Amino acid sequence: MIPNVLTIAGTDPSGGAGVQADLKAFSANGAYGMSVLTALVAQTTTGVSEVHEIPPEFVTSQLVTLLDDVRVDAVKIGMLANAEVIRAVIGALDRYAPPFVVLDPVMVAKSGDRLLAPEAVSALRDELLPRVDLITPNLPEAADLLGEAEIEDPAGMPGQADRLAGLGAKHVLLKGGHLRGESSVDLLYGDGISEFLSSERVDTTNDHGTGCTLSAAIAALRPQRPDWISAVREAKDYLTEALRASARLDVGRGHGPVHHFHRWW
Ligand SMILES: Nc1ncnc2c1ncn2[C@@H]1O[C@H](COP(=O)(O)OP(=O)(O)OP(=O)(O)O)[C@@H](O)[C@H]1O
Ligand SMILES: Cc1ncc(CO)c(N)n1
Repeated sequence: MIPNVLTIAGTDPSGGAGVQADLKAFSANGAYGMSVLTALVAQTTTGVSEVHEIPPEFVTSQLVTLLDDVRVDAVKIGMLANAEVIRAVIGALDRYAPPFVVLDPVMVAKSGDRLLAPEAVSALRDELLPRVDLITPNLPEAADLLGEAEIEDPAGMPGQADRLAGLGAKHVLLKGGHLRGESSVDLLYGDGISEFLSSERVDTTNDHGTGCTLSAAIAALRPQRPDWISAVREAKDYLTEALRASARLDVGRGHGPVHHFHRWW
């Protein structure tokens, strides 16, 4: 059976990040994709020009309307914009208890624009994080959640992942994409697992939406795989191939998107 996978996130008209990237990654990884919008974002490969936040009551309305009808096998949560939207999402998670929940704690776009109000970080950390199965922070997000300095060496990753797990997420995928070096190293941690996942660093500036793509591919694959480690490994391989395939795209003048190729077509 094809899994039904939901993204709760903001938009990107250029199709590289947010809901648009998530839906492409769901399809490419064998899932049926659905979306609930938290914010309309005027953005492209060069940055964000405006954010229109969806009223929290309407986020709830979208979630209840959908979840009263459709069985959801996994959820990916991306941009949440503010604390009221975070609480609307928590309300739906508590009511419908989807089997797998992946949280990409989106805070700042690659362009440096904020996608989560600074005062909402504590709601995300204290109220939402304990309810998710996997959190996928990059290094700046991990530092922000822990109130620590950003680490600059992979040797510091297990300690930070352990402290993030201490905040309540069952698993942590700490992404080292912001570190320089020959390879791009992430750490999957929690529930008895501590495994570095390394992939060849692709020499490209088409890295808009890499975090969205990875977390969405994990959510799509998890219901189809026996455990987190297999889903995460395969999603990372998919992302590396999508980064390579981005060489075939000509989209925008800034950080271009990755290309969501379909493996089975
Ligand atoms: N040039 C690259 N080559 C290979 N893998 C990469 C490259 N850049 C990032 N990655 C991988 O992409 C994933 C996302 O990492 P990153 O830390 O850049 O996320 P992010 O900052 O949340 O992304 P974004 O904000 O653009 O969505 C990680 O698995 C990371 O290792
Ligand atoms: C809507 C949205 N979510 C996440 C990101 C992170 O890159 C982005 N740029 N836009």
